[in-house]
Amino acid sequence: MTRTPVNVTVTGAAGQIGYALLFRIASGQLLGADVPVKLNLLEIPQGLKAAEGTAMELDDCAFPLLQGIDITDDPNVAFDGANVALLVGARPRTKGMERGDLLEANGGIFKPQGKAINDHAADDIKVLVVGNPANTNALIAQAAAPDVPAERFTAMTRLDHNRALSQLSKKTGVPVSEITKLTIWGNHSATQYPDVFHAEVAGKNAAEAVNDEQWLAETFIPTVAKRGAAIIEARGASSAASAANAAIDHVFTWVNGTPAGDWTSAGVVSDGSYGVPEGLISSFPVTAKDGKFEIVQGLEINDFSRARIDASVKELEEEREAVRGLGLI
Ligand SMILES: NC(=O)c1ccc[n+]([C@@H]2O[C@H](COP(=O)([O-])OP(=O)(O)OC[C@H]3O[C@@H](n4cnc5c(N)ncnc54)[C@H](O)[C@@H]3O)[C@@H](O)[C@H]2O)c1
Ligand SMILES: O=C(O)C[C@H](O)C(=O)O
Repeated sequence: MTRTPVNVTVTGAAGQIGYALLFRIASGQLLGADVPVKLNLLEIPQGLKAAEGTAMELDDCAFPLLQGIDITDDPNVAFDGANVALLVGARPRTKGMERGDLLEANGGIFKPQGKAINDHAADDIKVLVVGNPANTNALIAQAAAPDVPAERFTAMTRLDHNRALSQLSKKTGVPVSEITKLTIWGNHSATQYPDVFHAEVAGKNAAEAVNDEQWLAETFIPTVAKRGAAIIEARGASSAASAANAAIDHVFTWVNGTPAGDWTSAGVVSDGSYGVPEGLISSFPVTAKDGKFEIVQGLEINDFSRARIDASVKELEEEREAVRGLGLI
């Protein structure tokens, strides 16, 4: 193999998403079956030993594409030469913590990581933020990296997109492979808006195929938006394999493109499209081509959708104000 390996940095490598993610990256599912990778794992000091254990297991898989693993607790080392960065490690909300406390604690993680990306990553760096609150953490990291084009910072709403595909498939009896053009708008939170009005189910408009606005408003939207909480309730831990799967999907699509006639959802920097204030990292319908996401333009937004998009975007604006007030952006 002569191709130079792609440097992939994963933060929170010893966590549960990290464990579900690293083996898939090393096996070629993140970038392609012919793309060698080198893994750089970032953990806090208490997580280093477990990350070393995972690295031992990665060695034991003898993945032909895996060309090395480095483990560190120093962001400047972890992001040195990074081409792809998956920011998974975050401070979870603990008992008694207010939202402001959570944003501040995560600011302490994502601001220095953004700066380290700015100072050390490769020119073609692509960043996916998974750690919650993902959209605003991505904004904090992006603001700390003024030399990196803003559109290289993205937040993960692909899990929400995949959840919506699955729910719509169950309702219509049509396989997910025949559902296209679904959209998640807004924040990766309970305010997100999964939109089926432009989606197609076996070539037919999805809203017309479902023909049940009550189901959309009272079952579909809350099921998708609150799925993360439902998984925590059922599993006693937040989603891990499905989150890792979505991270793989997000980066694979970003690098390799969306299929003709379809789009996906990703948290990307707003250019003001659809009335979403410029600079917010909000979920949109996006296509990917030549390693770039582009917001799908010209969709008609009905009143049902408008109210829901606005509510989620308002929450993102409030989060932006909060982190601005804390001096994090
Ligand atoms: N966007 C999404 O769709 C989505 C879905 C599921 C989970 N999440 C979020 O992903 C995050 C990770 O989830 P998890 O289940 O793997 O959590 P986890 O607690 O199992 O693992 C997190 C890991 O991050 C590490 N870490 C903490 N601070 C760090 C830092 N500054 N640098 C490097 N590593 C650090 C911890 O030591 C831990 O090993 C959480 O914030 C979770 O809410 C997002
Ligand atoms: O970790 C969480 O709070 C839930 C997670 O973001 C999810 O959507 O599964």
